[in-house]
Parts: sequence; C-alpha cells; structure tokens
Amino acid sequence: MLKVAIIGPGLVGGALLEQLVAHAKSQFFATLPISVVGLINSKKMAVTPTPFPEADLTNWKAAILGATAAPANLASFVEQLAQLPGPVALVDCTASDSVASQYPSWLTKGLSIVTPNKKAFSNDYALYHKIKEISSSPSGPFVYHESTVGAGLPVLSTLNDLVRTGDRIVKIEGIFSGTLSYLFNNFSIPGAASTFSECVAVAKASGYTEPDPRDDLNGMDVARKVTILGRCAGLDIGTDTLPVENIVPEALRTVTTADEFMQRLPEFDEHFKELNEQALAAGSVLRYVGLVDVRGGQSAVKLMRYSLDHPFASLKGSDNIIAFTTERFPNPLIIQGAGAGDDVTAFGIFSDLIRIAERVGLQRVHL
Ligand SMILES: NC(=O)C1=CN([C@@H]2O[C@H](COP(=O)(O)OP(=O)(O)OC[C@H]3O[C@@H](n4cnc5c(N)ncnc54)[C@H](OP(=O)(O)O)[C@@H]3O)[C@@H](O)[C@H]2O)C=CC1
Ligand SMILES: N[C@@H](CC=O)C(=O)O
Ligand code: NA
Repeated sequence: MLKVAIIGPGLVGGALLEQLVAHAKSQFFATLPISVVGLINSKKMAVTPTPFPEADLTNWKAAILGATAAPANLASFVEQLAQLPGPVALVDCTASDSVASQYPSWLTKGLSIVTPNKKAFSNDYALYHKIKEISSSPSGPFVYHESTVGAGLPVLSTLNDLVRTGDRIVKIEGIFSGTLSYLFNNFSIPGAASTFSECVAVAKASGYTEPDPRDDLNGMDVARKVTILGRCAGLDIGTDTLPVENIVPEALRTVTTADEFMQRLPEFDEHFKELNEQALAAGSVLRYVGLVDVRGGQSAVKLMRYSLDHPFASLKGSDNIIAFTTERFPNPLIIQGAGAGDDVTAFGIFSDLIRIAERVGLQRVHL
C-alpha cells in the first residue's frame, strides 16, 4: 500500500481527494493500492498510522481538519510520516517556495514526492539538481511532477520518453497557460463580447489562475513552465535570465493584494482593447506563448500575433497546445487539451501516484 499525505488540500488538493474517494467507491476498478494518511493546510494537520476512512475523507474539512485537529506544523507532520512503515508519498498542492525548498530533506528521509507546484523545478538550478540527484535511484524515493506543465496533459512524460530514447529536441513551443489561453481565446477573437477584465474574472472563478492571478499575467507562470521543459530537455535555463513579457499594467504591479488587483483591473480594459483592435485590424489575434529553443538558444515568453488560420488562433476554452519539434518529429508532435482546472490537474497527480505505486510494487516483485 502506498501511503499518501496531502499538503494544501485547496482547489487542486481537494479535487484529488474527491477523485481518490470516487475511485475507492467505484466497483469499476480493482482496489487501489493507495491510501490517505495525512492532511495539512496552513492552519491544521492530522496524521494517522491507519488510513483515514472513506467517510472522513468525503467530509475532510470537518472530520479530519476540524476543530479537534492539531495546529499545523509541517516539520512535525513530515517527521510523523517518515516514521510510518512502508512507502509514503507527499503530495505538495501548495504554490509555496518554502515548502518546495524542503523536498531534498524529505527525499533524504525516504519520502517520495508528487506535486503540481512548479517552484522546486523552476527556482535556482542547485535545488533542481539536488532533487534530481537524490531521486535518481531506481529503488526510490521517487519524484513526479507531471501537473507542473499543461496540468494533467502528458507533457513531461512525453518529453522524458523522447529524451531517454535518444531523440534530440530542437524546440518546444506553445500556449502553456490555461489562464492566458482562456483569456485570449475569449477576448482576442473577431466579434468578442467580453472585456479583458471580465475574462480574467472568469478564469479566476473557474480555478485556472494561480492563487494570485498576477503570477499568470506577469508571465512568471509560463516562464516557470518553459524553465521546467528546458531543464528536462537538458538546458541550464532559469526564470531570472529568460526574456519574459509582463502584461500586468505598470500601475497594478505594486498593489498589495490579489483582491485589489482584481478590483482595479477594469480601469485598464481600454488599454487591452486597443492592443487587441490593432491585432484584429492586421488580420491577426493575440496569443501568449512560450518557446523552449534548445538548438537556437532564443527561449522566451511573449505576447504574439497569429493569423486567423494559425492553429493557436482556433484554440478553445483553457486549452494548452504544446508542439515538440525533434529530430524524429520534424513535423511537430502536438499535445492539446485543457491545461488548467482542478480536476485535470488532480488527474495528473493521481496518475503520478499510480506510477509510484506501480514502481513500489515492481520493486517488491523483483526483491
Ligand atoms: N489550478 C490549476 O489549474 C493548476 C494549479 N497548479 C498548481 O497547483 C498548486 C495548488 O493550486 P490551487 O489548488 O489552485 O491553490 P489553492 O490556493 O486553492 O490551495 C493551496 C493550498 O495550500 C495550502 N498552503 C499554502 N501554504 C501552505 C503551507 N506552508 N503549509 C501547508 N499548507 C499550505 C493552503 O492552505 P489554506 O487553505 O489553509 O490557506 C491551501 O489549502 C499550485 O502550485 C498551482 O500552481 C498546477 C497546474 C494547474
Ligand atoms: N495558473 C496556471 C495553472 C496551471 O499551471 C495556468 O493558468 O495555466
Ligand atoms: Na502535464
């Protein structure tokens, strides 16, 4: 049995819990070798040596992290999990830098990690390298982070398969942000009815944005994804050196809260309307794209114009599109689908947990 503990049961972590419970209840599947033994948010925590019962997981806010739960203490939470017998995986569903910086110490304790949090893989290269080094043993602990790029879409697993079978990556380009995809797909099309700020509000309400939507609009979320892809393709790149186009209006960059930012954004609708009208007058639309230029060294994140017949111009909803150009695929291998949202992100985490459960099982068979 793989024991799982979730750090940050918010939007994505909550959806993961729902999927795990639904799977356990379904008569369609074989029994899942995964059980939940720990939950922690910024206020409360609970760890159990025996799995939480299904009924408690369904009602986790009151039944597990309710009034009687212990105050949150991440160090103690991890220590208790490290003492449990058998394999344990920590699922970091926060967007926290400080949580991400602790991965090496958790791995050293033998705990595997699955996460949609991009920070550990896109902050300084030393942390990334350390995590890769400690998790490189075939006997574990393991690290999987499929949902850090394209949510649950099989982007990193595809890239890793290309690389480890000896293909050479030329470039990876695409629309990597569900938020910015939704925004421009709905705002920058001929005859669009919504304003820019209305589209941002819908993206936020739909669970596509980062906890602070400025992390999407300033390009940093896409820059992190470009960095992760670049590093997986063998490049030594980082968000500090990547050219990134920030589309947050100057006056809103320093407002203190995400709420204030959302309230004031309509003041800048006219600015975005003008940008859009210029693009449309030239027979094109605006799309926010990322490029990992492995061969040419011109990786970047920017707002671009595309003609109406370009595949990027006809994208729908929060879809991401990721095109891998490689020596084997001179006509790019393309992955497309919903690239943000709680359910599709939780799906990527759930699949990664199954991968670990399988590797743990295989290891037992070999032993
Ligand atoms: N939404 C999406 O479509 C996608 C999201 N992601 C990533 O998934 C992650 C989660 O996003 P989302 O669910 O939207 O975020 P939420 O803000 O909904 O949830 C974050 C959770 O983390 C908890 N938390 C924050 N800091 C700590 C801490 N130091 N210790 C313990 N718990 C903490 C919060 O606790 P509390 O509730 O007490 O505040 C909350 O439960 C992010 O890294 C995001 O980038 C990746 C791909 C797609
Ligand atoms: N805020 C992100 C969520 C997924 O990484 C996005 O909009 O793509
Ligand atoms: Na993915």
